[in-house]
Amino acid sequence: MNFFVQSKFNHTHEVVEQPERILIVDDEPRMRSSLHQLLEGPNRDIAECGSGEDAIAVLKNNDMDLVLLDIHLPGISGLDVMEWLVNFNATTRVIMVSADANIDSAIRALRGGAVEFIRKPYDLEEMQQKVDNALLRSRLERINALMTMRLELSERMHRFLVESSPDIIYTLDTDGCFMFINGRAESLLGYSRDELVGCHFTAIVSDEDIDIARYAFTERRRDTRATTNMEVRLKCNGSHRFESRQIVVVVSAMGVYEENGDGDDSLASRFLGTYGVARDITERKKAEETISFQAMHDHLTHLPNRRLFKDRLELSMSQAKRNGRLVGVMFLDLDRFKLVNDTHGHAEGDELLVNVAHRLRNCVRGGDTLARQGGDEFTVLLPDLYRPEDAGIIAEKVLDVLKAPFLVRGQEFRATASIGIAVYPSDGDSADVLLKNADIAMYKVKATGKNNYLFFTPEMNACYHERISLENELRQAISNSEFELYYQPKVSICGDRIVGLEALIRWRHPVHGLLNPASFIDLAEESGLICDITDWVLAEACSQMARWREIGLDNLRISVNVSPSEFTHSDFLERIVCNITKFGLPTDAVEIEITENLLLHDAPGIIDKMRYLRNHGVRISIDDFGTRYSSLNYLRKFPINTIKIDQSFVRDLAAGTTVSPILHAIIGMARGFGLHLVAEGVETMFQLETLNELGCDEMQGYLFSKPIPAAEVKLMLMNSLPGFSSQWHYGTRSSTSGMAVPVGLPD
Ligand SMILES: Nc1nc2c(ncn2[C@@H]2O[C@@H]3COP(=O)(O)O[C@H]4[C@@H](O)[C@H](n5cnc6c(=O)[nH]c(N)nc65)O[C@@H]4COP(=O)(O)O[C@H]3[C@H]2O)c(=O)[nH]1
Repeated sequence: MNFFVQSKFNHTHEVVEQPERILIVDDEPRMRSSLHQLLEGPNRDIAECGSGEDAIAVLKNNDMDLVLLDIHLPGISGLDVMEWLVNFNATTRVIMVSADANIDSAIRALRGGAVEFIRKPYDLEEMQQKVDNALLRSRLERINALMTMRLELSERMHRFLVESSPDIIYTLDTDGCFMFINGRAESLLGYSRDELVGCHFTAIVSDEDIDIARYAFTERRRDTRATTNMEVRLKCNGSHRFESRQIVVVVSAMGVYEENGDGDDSLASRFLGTYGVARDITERKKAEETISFQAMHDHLTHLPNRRLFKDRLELSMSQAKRNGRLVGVMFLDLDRFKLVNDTHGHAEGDELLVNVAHRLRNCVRGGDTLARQGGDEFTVLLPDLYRPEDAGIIAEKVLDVLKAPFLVRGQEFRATASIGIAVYPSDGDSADVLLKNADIAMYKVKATGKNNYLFFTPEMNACYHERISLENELRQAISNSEFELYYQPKVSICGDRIVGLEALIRWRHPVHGLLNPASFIDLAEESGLICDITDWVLAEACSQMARWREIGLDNLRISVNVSPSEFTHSDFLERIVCNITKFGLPTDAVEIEITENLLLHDAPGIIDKMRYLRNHGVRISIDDFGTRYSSLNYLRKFPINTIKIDQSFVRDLAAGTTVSPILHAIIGMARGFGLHLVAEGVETMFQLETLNELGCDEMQGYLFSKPIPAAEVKLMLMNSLPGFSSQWHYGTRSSTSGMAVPVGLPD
């Protein structure tokens, strides 16, 4: 836009007040001065010149309103000057003055563009009158030109504003057809203006929103309520760029009414159409949707989160209340997931969770809600149950669907889950209570072997609270010196002597008495207290060993159980080696026992850590071998010294039964890889003999001794040295202290 022009037209009054500029062109100085005198007046500038050339020179540089031009001039004539003026300065008016009596010159002058022709000698009054008229017309023309320019500019400016608007601007006629729409419609929707003008608005409003739009466009409201705002989706042109897209716009619609001259704008005045603006809010909508999705969903699995789950649960409960139905709430926690996270890292853990979520999703129906509560905890909402047992069927389905291994980054992972179920209304009438009770039932599953499901019962409350207080007490147990170590001998049948001892922790609980590890090790692992416990066990076992060695009991190994999660702690290896050396023990006198779990996931770094221990002389034994997914691969890859045959295989050895092929295989594998073999849980002579025949020499079990306190170990070791076999009468020896339990007799 030309702002110079704009500022000029904004000041029309200046044009009106400008002095009137007159140029007198005559070769007779007398004539010029008499005209000058005659025309002089306020707000008038009068210039003179005596030739056509001078006149053009003046006119080139000055804007004149009127030229009084003599036809006959020396050099170029008055008519030539006028021709020049017509070509180059059309706005300047000319009054031709001539002494020529010939009518032709008057005609030529008027045809050439003069506004008047005055013959010399002129009548003074007539001259003044004609000059005044010419000047008035000139001024009016200038004002008119300026007004026109102003209008044009104003229109151009409005067109510019409308067309460069980021919003769609439109008008509809009384039938709802587009009368005008700006160019933004084309860039947003892909329709040309011509396509839309004349079209009904329903052609571009999405089918779902037509009712909203129709209502807004047919409403007839005035004054402050004249504008209606609505949010609708508009259909884009189906051409390539806009294919099947919709945009969301917020549209203002204002009814336009004929103005009554009397200022009465009552509803009776005629409706002319609708004017409005539509703003594209698609991106904002998307952002809002993303934000609200994020607020209600878990970012990792994209499942509903705790908040959305609770909302839906509350809604389902109120619906169930009305129609007398049941609502099931399932609380699901992955078993030992912490181990995956700890041994492999969070990236693998996260990927496993995503895969688990994916499988769980396939177990639930459309109306059910599967949510992630956080960590490895999921919840399922079953909003419309006929019978509580139906929730059990789904729980079984969940357990079943998790059975197949998960493939995460090329490695196989196993995941099982513990599931607690609470049912509305019997197990609670608020979302919080139902969730809590489902959680309590889940804890009960954890405490009774995992990988299962249970319905909540009120009795479980006690167990749950017990567990919570147990965890608190466990935290105090080390500082209160409530832990003790018991030792169970490992016997070499051929060597006829005790070759090692397994350190087994006990908790002398101030209220519950002596607790076995089964009642607190899992809890210690889950709460992270296991680190401190292992440190204490290692230090205690090593210092005890050192004391025994001082009294000559030095041909022994001590085994300590280590939780697989310990391997994730960077200083764990140093702590082991440090404890052993601190008490002056040879490192090969210590064996650490770890369960197969550690090897299962083949976590990076585990082999290096095991090698580190081996390089320092520490022995490594795989506990409960054969119970999981024992594979030849582990034995080949991991630097293991010993495998311990799990008790379950030993228990199966009974007179009249055949030896399990798995047991054969385990013993064969150990032999093949040159590994040391220990059988645990040996209780009968039959088991001893069979294992011995199969080639297993080292054994541990109640047949020889139950785990016993250190003081009793000392006695037992003293008694068994030398000539161990002569004193060991399996199955007949009576027990004074829990040692060498006779077969078939009570402990
Ligand atoms: N029925 C039967 N059982 C026998 C027989 N011989 C030994 N046992 C029992 O079998 C378990 C053998 O230990 P484990 O497999 O390492 O299994 C251990 C081990 O995994 C864990 N544990 C024990 N002490 C510690 C510890 O200091 N740290 C860690 N992380 N875990 C420990 O707790 C588990 C259970 O320990 P305990 O209750 O002491 O139970 C011991 C032992 O008392 C037998 O002939 N018959």
